[in-house]
Amino acid sequence: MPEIIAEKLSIGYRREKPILKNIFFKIREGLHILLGANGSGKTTLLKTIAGLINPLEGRVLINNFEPYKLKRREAAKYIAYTWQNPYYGFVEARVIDEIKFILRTTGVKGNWEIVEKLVPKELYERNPYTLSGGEAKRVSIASVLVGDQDIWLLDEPFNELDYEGTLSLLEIIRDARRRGKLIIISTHLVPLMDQLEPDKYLLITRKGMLIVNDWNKLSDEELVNAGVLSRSMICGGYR
Ligand SMILES: Nc1ncnc2c1ncn2[C@@H]1O[C@H](COP(=O)(O)OP(=O)(O)OP(=O)(O)O)[C@@H](O)[C@H]1O
Repeated sequence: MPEIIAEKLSIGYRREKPILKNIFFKIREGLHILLGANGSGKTTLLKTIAGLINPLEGRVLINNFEPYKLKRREAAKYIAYTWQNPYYGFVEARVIDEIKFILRTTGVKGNWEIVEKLVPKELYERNPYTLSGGEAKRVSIASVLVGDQDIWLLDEPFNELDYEGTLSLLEIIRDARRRGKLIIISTHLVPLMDQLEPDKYLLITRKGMLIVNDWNKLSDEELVNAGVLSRSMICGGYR
């Protein structure tokens, strides 16, 4: 069963100025929604869990290993991190090679159903850098999740996706959850996430990290403190 433990974890880019300090949490398989204001540290936390950056203090344990201590290609077998800005992750000159990159470097067989749901075949020969924002997002997500890792860290995955792309990704996430993955989605789209009935919400607040089971139990004030649009803003006067 996939598991992420954060112990006395401090994250950031400068030791003297941590973005989040001394946080603890333990999460297992299921769907987790990461919320927080712009610049609160959502991407930094996901990158630390993915092993792309080292903690300033404390540690992250993923099924008893510390991800940033592994070689990239080893970590990529277990942990998927999809980029908020899709163009940052591209390394190949053709979309199809971009999608196959992770399979080549990790040696895993790959889950092509995910690719087929997200990427139209007519994009396969295109240069990833020439894609539109939404097309690039689809390719970027597919080129990571094709590895079908146990842990999925999705950084603002719905931004730029159209109606059909959003439905496809929701279906991929629902299916992954049924298959026992541990998923964390960083987003500002709380009402959309609510439809997926997440197991937990992880909120980065001014005081640190708050973990709750039910979004509806949070007050408008708590939501606003976590940088989330209040219900009244979303629903035009609701509550
Ligand atoms: N490479 C870096 N070097 C120094 N500071 C950085 C770096 N990357 C991000 N930061 C800063 O760290 C803080 C947290 O950034 P992060 O991207 O984790 O926020 P976020 O919660 O994902 O924000 P958003 O909702 O805007 O995407 C911000 O103040 C940001 O400017």
